Amino acid sequence: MSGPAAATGALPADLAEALADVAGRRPLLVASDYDGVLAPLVGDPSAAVPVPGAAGALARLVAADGVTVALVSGRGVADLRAVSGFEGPYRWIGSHGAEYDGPLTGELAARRDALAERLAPLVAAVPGARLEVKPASVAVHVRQVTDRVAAAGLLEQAHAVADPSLTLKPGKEVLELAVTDADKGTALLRLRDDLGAVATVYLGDDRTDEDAFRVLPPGDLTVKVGEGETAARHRVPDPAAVVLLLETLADALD
Ligand SMILES: O=P(O)(O)OC[C@H]1O[C@H](O[C@H]2O[C@H](CO)[C@@H](O)[C@H](O)[C@H]2O)[C@H](O)[C@@H](O)[C@@H]1O
Repeated sequence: MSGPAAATGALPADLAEALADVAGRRPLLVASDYDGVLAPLVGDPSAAVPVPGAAGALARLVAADGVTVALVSGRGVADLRAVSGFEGPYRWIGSHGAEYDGPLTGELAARRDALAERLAPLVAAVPGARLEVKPASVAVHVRQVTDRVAAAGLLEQAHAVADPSLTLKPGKEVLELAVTDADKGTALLRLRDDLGAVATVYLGDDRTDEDAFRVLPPGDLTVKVGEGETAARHRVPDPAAVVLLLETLADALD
């Protein structure tokens, strides 16, 4: 083990074995969610920086022959690039898969802006709540609302605003109203297919990652980060363990 997370502990034996197995398969797709996986969850989304060692581990993986590394996020791609600071030949998939091979069209932005206008006064009425306007959705954040009854009430109100043309994406202390029906599972299958990958490693922590865990074939390696029910086949506790996992995989690829 040569990476910075070498001393943080051990991975479960079945996960270590699965990593050793997948490392021998090419082309290999290694894909990861961002918030809660490569970066700890914090109150202000613009302050969610990567955990120490994450950038280095991704850089090692992407340098390996026959390996593609994808960052797959609910964030818009521009935001994800800025907040992560990651630089390298990565595939960037944002807005839960709606941004697959470039920015979205202006027509979607007009629908999103109308939605943001409706939600803004509801959010402004709840101290600590935050409205995040993204390329294909508007997110109502309640992580910093201390009055939990008010937080639940706001999420209910936001839910009620949604008409059937929108896709609701509940997440950790957030409800997103999306103007596309994109999801991470569909985007990952598309990328897997485009690359002709014979195996995928996917790491995620939230409800929107379950779309990916559910659709990836049984030979793929899926990892839930943190607690909660999941369709993933493996689990690690936190972003520090994610770095250990990525370094272990990079060692096996060497
Ligand atoms: O798909 P992801 O990369 O995991 O992005 C999911 C959402 O992440 C962000 O919100 C979450 O992280 C925030 C910062 O730690 C936290 O304050 C918030 O409570 C979490 O829900 C981001 O702001 C959203 O746009 C992403 O969809």
